[in-house]
Parts: sequence; C-alpha cells; structure tokens
Amino acid sequence: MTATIISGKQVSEEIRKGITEEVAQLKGQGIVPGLAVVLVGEDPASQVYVRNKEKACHDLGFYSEVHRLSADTSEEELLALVDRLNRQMSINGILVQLPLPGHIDEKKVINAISVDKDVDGFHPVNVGNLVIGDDSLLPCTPAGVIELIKRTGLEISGKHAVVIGRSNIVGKPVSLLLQRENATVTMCHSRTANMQELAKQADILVVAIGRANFIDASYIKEGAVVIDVGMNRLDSGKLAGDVDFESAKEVSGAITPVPGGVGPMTITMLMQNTLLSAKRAHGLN
Ligand SMILES: Nc1nc2c(c(=O)[nH]1)N[C@@H](CN(C=O)c1ccc(C(=O)N[C@@H](CCC(=O)O)C(=O)O)cc1)CN2
Repeated sequence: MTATIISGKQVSEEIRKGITEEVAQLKGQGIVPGLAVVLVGEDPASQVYVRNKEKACHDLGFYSEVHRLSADTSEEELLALVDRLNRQMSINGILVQLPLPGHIDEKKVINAISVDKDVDGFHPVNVGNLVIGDDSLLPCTPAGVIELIKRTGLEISGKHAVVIGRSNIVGKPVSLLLQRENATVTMCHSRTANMQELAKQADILVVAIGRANFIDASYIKEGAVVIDVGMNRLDSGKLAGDVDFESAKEVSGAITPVPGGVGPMTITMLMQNTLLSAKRAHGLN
C-alpha cells in the first residue's frame, strides 16, 4: 500500500491564505487582530517557536508584541504583565510560552489569562467548555490535528479513533474533539495492557506519547490514518516523531511526517484563534 503523506505545511499554507484575506477585510473596518507572546528565560526551542509566532503575525498582518523576560523574572512580575495585557485593547490573544521556569506556577499563570484572550485554549473555563461541547477557544495542536484530517478529505464520523497518550495538552482534548466529530474513541496510555491490540483496531490512530519511533507497523491496521503528534529531539540533533515513519507508511493509508506534519498546524491554529478572538471582541462572529 502507498500511503498518502499528509502535509501539515501545505494545509497550513491554505489556512493562512484564508486568514490573510480575512485580516485584510477587517482592516477595512479598522480592526487589526493583536497577539502578545510572553517568553520567560532562554530555552532554545521556545525561542525558535516564539520567533516563528512573531513571523506569522508579521506575514498575516496581525499586530504583535513579544515580551522576552529574563529567567529570574518572579511569578508576581509575570502575573502583573498578564494583567496588563488582559486590559490592553490592542491585544486579542495572550500566549505564555511553555514550559516556564520551575519557580513559576504554570497553572496560576494560565488561570490569570482572560478567558476571551486565551488563544492557547488552556484556561480551565475553555477546557470545561470543550468537555461539555460548548463554544470555546480550542487548544492549537488538537484543533490542528482535526483540521489536518478534515482538509485532507478523510472521514472522521463513524470511525474508530484510538488516541495513544492522555496529556492535558494533546491526548485528552484531541479525544474530545474526535468524539465531537462523531468518532468512537478509545484512549490508551502507559498503563494500557493491550495497547498494540487496541491500536491495531484503529481507523484513525493519533499518537502523542513522547517516545521516539515507538509505534511501528505492528500497531497499525492496513489503510489506517496515522497522526503523529510526537516531537522528540534525538542525540543526533534530528527530530523524530512517536511513530516509526518508514515502517508505518508501509501499512497506513495516510500518515503525517515529523517534521512537517502536525507541528506547522500549531502556530496556524494559534493565528486562527487570535483572529476569532479579535472578531468576537468587536461583536463579529
Ligand atoms: N503556550 C504554549 N507553549 C507550547 C505549545 C503551545 O501550543 N502553547 N506547544 C509547544 C511548542 N510549539 C508552540 O508553541 C510548537 C512546537 C512545534 C512546532 C513546529 O512547527 N514544529 C515543526 C518542527 C520544528 C523544529 O524543527 O524544531 C514540525 O513539526 O514540522 C510549532 C510550535 C510547546 N510549548
């Protein structure tokens, strides 16, 4: 079987084109979506992601502010900045880049972000609305997974989806979103006894466990859609997903690569959330 390679880069470009057009229309009404990104410390990967978010704002016509704070910034100082951004009219979305240094309580910071500006979709109110199926800002990576499947023209409704991983950021929300799209969802995690047997029943297999190349062809049903959310930096410096791509592509019907699969969708969905938030702030949508 020759698997379709699902390009997150290509889907991302399509979505960004649509966002750029909408932003141009809003500008005609005097509305410019604004995103504030806050980075604490000098984590090299976080610095790259923040630069990419700043570039996305520039490319798509958003107003952007990047607040680069030193690693010894206190929790109080960070909370004061979030409070200021919550009240700043030109800002529609606030994102605090994770992970934060150990002396800062991540939960406290996320809870301090205004629910309406929480473009990461991490605030407990947005998470709760996702659980009960109400409208909310959706977490970017899980929302990106759903967009990727749908825009590739693959069916979700009525399919058996198996999600490997139960993190708050990916596994849990992606399971809820697949269920919302009428998939029947099975969740697996590190204590699941018969993971291989369950995974092999999946029409759609989403993997987010943080273990490089863990899932090979022996976990995959012939023709299944395989979505790899893993991003593991190997000693060689190369990036690897949680799925052994070379092995998995021999049996799957469609598969995302790493890099170039789910990753590029994360920032694009962030821009989409910021646009949505800006429209809502002006009584549109
Ligand atoms: N506040 C947040 N912090 C973090 C999030 C998040 O969604 N919100 N997610 C990750 C990092 N992240 C965005 O912040 C992110 C990770 C990866 C990519 C991406 O495009 N990956 C590329 C490969 C990039 C590379 O070579 O390193 C790909 O997979 O093709 C975008 C965004 C943790 N923190």
